Amino acid sequence: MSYLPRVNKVFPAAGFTHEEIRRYGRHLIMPEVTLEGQQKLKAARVLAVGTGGLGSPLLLYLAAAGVGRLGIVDFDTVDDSNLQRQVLHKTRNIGKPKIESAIEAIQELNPNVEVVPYQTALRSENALEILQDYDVVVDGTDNFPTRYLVNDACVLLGKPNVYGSIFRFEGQATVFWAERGPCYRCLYPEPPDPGMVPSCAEGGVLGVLPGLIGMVQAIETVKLILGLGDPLIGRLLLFDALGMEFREFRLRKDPGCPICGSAPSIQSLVDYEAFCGIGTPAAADDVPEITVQELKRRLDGAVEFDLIDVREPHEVAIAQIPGAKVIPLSQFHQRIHELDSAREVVLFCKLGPRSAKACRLLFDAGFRKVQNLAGGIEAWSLEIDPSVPRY
Ligand SMILES: Nc1ncnc2c1ncn2[C@@H]1O[C@H](COP(=O)(O)OP(=O)(O)OP(=O)(O)O)[C@@H](O)[C@H]1O
Ligand SMILES: [Zn+2]
Repeated sequence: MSYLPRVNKVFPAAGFTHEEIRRYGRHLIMPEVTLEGQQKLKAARVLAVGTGGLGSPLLLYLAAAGVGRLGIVDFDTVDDSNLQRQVLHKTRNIGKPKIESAIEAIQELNPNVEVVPYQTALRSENALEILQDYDVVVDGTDNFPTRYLVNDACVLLGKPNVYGSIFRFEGQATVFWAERGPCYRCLYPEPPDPGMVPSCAEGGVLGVLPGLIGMVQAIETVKLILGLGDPLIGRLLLFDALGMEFREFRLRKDPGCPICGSAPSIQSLVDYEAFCGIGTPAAADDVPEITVQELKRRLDGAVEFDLIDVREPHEVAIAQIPGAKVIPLSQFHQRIHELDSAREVVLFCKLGPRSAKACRLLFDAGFRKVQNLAGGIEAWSLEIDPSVPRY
């Protein structure tokens, strides 16, 4: 038996070419798999949302294992900073859509797999239509609106959602499946405040880490298809790479969960950006911003102001904007007295969220003429001075 009702209906045991029998031989000889299990894999339809750090190992291993149909959703293009961990994508594909690059890698590895590409962002408008054709959905994305969207769509359609997330040296994985256990909203009823959780682009991530978490997701997916072992339903696996420790938390289904509880208040997909407070006036207007073009004009002009770089010294060593004074965010409280509240202050970091925090600290300390550089030193490099390295 598989854990997936549709896969159980498949009637098996033949239909493999000699090439496939040789390819999957190490599966076929395992009594827990056999020809019948391999047929279940071939009949299975798995959707990977995101072809980045988690999606890369996931898709490579699911393709190698012989999952018959892989749906892949991503809107992005391959960036050179992706290659440190997104092993699906190759140097020659920098600048190309990730979907194209993913198809190429999957087909090269296993031409027996049918790849269904969706070169789009998964949104409330298309999620149900895309997800409904799949037996298992795997969330390999990196943002809260998409995580809630994937969760809600899976709950509404009764599908398992194989979840993973990573940051710096730590990762998490579980299987959300409302019919058999908790969902993402049972664990995290409310999204965090925008800007309070740093992204991997700001905080970094050990390149090997998504390899491990994406592979946990791949193993859970294969177990669900084959109906083997104990799925991670109701269990959150936490991995700490530095301590090389795995821990596990029991997760309970929340009877009051707004989507999978006994009296659900959510019965269709909502506006997830608004739910997560992204793009709302409150988040955008929080601190006044200056564009990199305006900053350039100011630096070339006569009016004096203070330009403050709040990045840490190891980042300043990589790239600088000339004329900036460095006060790392980690020392900001103690060193605020080095700044003059009578002068105009422009702050920047790598992308903007940390300098926005520093702006708020200055406002709290009574400063009034404070601005945050939109897009940080990354935007400066892209739009003003390409000789400044991006990292
Ligand atoms: N709503 C969405 N629909 C489709 N793909 C998505 C959605 N949200 C995120 N993704 C994709 O999920 C992947 C997440 O992967 P990951 O965090 O490893 O990469 P990244 O976003 O390229 O990294 P970084 O933010 O550090 O540049 C990305 O390829 C991203 O484009
Ligand atoms: Zn729930």
